[in-house]
Amino acid sequence: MVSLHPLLDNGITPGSPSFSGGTLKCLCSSSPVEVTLTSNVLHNHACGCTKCWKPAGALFSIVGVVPKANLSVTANADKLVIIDESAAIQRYACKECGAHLYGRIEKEHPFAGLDFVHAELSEDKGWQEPQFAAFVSSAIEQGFDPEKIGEVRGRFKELGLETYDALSPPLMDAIATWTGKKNGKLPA
Ligand SMILES: N[C@@H](CCC(=O)N[C@@H](CS)C(=O)NCC(=O)O)C(=O)O
Ligand SMILES: [Zn+2]
Ligand SMILES: [Zn+2]
Repeated sequence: MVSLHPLLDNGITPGSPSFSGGTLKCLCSSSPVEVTLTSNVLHNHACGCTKCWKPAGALFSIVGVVPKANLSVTANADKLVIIDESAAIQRYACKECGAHLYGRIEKEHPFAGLDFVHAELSEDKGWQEPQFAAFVSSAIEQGFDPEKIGEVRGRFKELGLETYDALSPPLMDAIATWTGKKNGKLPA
């Protein structure tokens, strides 16, 4: 069976609707970078793109968002570096272990104001479970055999997750609505 991510491979554990945040830590055994979130993640999903952080051996990232006001770096911020200044999402990674602690959008963008985080970096329990799989075809760009991408889609279906090659339709609709308003085609 094709392996996607440790949080998916053995079945998905549902999150808790009353969960209200926790602490993320990078993988360093000493002086880990720590990020504190004061809310649960939203739109948590699997992402197959080449840019999102994945644990060793995983084909997909698990990534969700929180309003940026709900995120603060609470320890060892000096270890964080932006991995690609030219990307829309500025991903802050630990320069020692490579884990991405959060991604922030500084430019004008439909998702500006939301930070991208990997709840698996937390030992706390209750984080929203993954809701869908995004950028599935992009796994091929990472080197995954294109002949076997059907198995990946099938495995997500088995787990109850829809697969898309961009974001989910509601998120794509939100992006298009933002763009339509910006270009004057929709009422502001
Ligand atoms: N096929 C590309 C897709 C990259 C992509 O568009 N990723 C999405 C999902 S994370 C995105 O919104 N990226 C914005 C960014 O990385 O700044 C890849 O795999 O690198
Ligand atoms: Zn680290
Ligand atoms: Zn991604």
